[in-house]
Amino acid sequence: MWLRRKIGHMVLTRFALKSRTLVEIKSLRLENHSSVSFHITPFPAFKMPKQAKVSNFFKRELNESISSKNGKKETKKKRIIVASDEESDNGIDIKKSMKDVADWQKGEPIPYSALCKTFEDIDSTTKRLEIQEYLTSFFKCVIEKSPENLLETLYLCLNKVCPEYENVELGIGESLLIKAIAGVTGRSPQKVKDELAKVGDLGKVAKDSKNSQKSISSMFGSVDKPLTIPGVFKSMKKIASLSGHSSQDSKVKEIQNLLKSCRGDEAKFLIRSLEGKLRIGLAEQTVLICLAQAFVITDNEYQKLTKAKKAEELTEAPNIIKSVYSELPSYDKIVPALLQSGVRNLREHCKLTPGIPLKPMLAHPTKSITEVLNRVEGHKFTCEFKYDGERGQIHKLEDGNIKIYSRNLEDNTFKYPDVIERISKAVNPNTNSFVLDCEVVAWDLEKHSLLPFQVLSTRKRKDVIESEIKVTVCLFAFDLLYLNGESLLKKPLKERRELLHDSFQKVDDEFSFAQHMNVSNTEEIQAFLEESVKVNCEGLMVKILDGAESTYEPSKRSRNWLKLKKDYLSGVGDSLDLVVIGAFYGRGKRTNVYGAFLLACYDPENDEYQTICKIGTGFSDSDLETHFQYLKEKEMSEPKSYFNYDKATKPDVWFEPCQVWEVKTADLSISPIYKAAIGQVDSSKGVSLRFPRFIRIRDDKKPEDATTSEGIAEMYRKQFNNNNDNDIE
Ligand SMILES: Nc1ncnc2c1ncn2[C@@H]1O[C@H](COP(=O)(O)OP(=O)(O)OP(=O)(O)O)[C@@H](O)[C@H]1O
Ligand SMILES: [Mg+2]
Ligand SMILES: [Mg+2]
Repeated sequence: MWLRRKIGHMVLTRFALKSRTLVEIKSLRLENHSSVSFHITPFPAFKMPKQAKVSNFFKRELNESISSKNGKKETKKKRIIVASDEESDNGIDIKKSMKDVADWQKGEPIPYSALCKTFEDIDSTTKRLEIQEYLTSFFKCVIEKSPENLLETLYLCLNKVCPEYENVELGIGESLLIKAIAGVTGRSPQKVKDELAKVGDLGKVAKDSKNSQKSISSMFGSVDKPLTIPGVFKSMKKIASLSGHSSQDSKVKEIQNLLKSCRGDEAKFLIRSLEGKLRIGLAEQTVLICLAQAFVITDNEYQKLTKAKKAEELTEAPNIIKSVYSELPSYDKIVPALLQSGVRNLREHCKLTPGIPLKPMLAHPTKSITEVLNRVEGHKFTCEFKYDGERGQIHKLEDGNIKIYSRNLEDNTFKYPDVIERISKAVNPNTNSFVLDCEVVAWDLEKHSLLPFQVLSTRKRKDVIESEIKVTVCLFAFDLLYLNGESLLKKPLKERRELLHDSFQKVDDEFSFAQHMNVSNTEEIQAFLEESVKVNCEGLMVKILDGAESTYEPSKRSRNWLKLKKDYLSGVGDSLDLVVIGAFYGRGKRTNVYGAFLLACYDPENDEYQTICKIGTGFSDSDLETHFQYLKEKEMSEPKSYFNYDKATKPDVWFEPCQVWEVKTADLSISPIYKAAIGQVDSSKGVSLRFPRFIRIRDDKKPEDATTSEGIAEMYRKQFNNNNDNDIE
């Protein structure tokens, strides 16, 4: 009887126990890297031993069977032997069969091929648990053998080269990559482009062209050194740091050096990384879970724990890392701390630190005052004006330096030299270090009044010189997160607000506190809302004021902060932030520009952009000109493989996902041709927008911060329960 089994004695053990007979392996055949076929005969005289013994028996048998085979025996044997090292009772299923990827000596730089094999394994499955098993296993090997490479490994898994606030972008344009691939493989750029049109994935194109060309280079005996994780990471960092037009050639050269040394699948993943997307279905949250679990299972104490305790540790560890990361989003800080003292003590070593921006707390949209009142019932709450500007997180470091960061954690210090210069006037004498949450709003110095967001958006973005500033701004502070060496995140809003008012003072035309009122009924809220609108605000923020639900929750879209916009009655409660992925050529008046665009939302689950509507309304002539100038550089010959669209909506040109637009809509409807939130409100149809209208570019959001498909599904459903609080989540 031939049976096909995945390698790994847990599976074999289960098999043996289930059949209640022990079997003898007569001969064995390896199918591929994760399966083995074996010929078995029953072993009836054998009394069923305890589970552990069964597993040992199989391990021994497997090893013996394999070592007695000749030919390709060596690598295969290694696979099994490594596999059988594992304890069966780990609480987590370690991918033993893939541990042969850990084919490097302790302390050596990790070969890039090991990471690529792991990516390949991850790519081969869509099951989240299996993905986690592969990556956790790999991290475990890294921690045990080459911990000094862990940070680089992590960054490569996340497709990042440094924390966001260092303002370094990795994404490299398609044309540059095509040029690099063409140069290395001896093909013309046009040929590479044609291949891309056929295959749809530049990574695959690079790999295929590399492999067909490999034979030529081996004939001439060129032996490039194999790539290592630290080597690849260093080059990527270098490529990302080169800027300006003249840097293009150096970038191409650097990419070519890497490409030359690529073997097997390496070129595929390398190119995808450089494009800015790995496309293996690996979300950042999953990477964090795997990292946490790898640390748990490599801890010496872990093996001594009971099964229940192991499960508890495995669940708790990712939560610790996630919560620490939302306060201190820097792997540069977190990884060394993890290596030094493990997950359990991480909170003591990694805390909110001025100079490292934390992910801001986000608000939940609401559609009516009734909905708001239902939510806050039984709580003390407060209403604040919702200013329409740009979020600013201002840090004063222990050394006196002042920095300002965007909603996206980007360093905006050079965009706001005026703010940096003037903030000291608003700081009271006893206030030293702090982290302040506020809105930066365009300000009319003559009328002493707020200006709409559109004015702020005309302000220069980089290297602003104070004397040349045309758009003045005023700050409206609404929260204090850190004061004089102490984090305030866990304190209730009421206390944080008192500290905010004690530590800062109003400066006319420069610094103010968000206007607030502790109102309690519909009429009062309505009146305050109208007041906010009169002074050019967007509406209100309603926040729980006291108690456990009023702490500051970094990075969360919390229900303890509700946004109530002035136009909630007319539409769906909130605008959407969508990614422009394609355009249609204009006609008539719009002949020389794009006349309409294809928009998409982002689905983090599947890591894809799902089309949601075609939009042609809300653009001024100058908007259309601006979009054309910016987007024509981003044109691509083919859609990305991670665009989910229907042929019926195919635009004339495709764009790399690069810009987010705020859009308003009359309502959302089910559509047979658009793909937003597909499977969430209808099994085969998506959601589309009716009468979408362009509002503005959202420079402070990256494509992956766009409205999610889950957000779309929620908005869709909410339309049907207007004014009652049957929130879905
Ligand atoms: N009093 C306030 N309290 C908190 N946030 C405020 C306040 N006034 C203005 N804001 C701004 O409102 C934003 C939240 O509402 P908005 O609809 O603008 O969100 P957004 O930037 O589109 O992001 P998202 O879609 O993630 O909610 C905050 O990020 C902040 O910039
Ligand atoms: Mg806003
Ligand atoms: Mg918004």
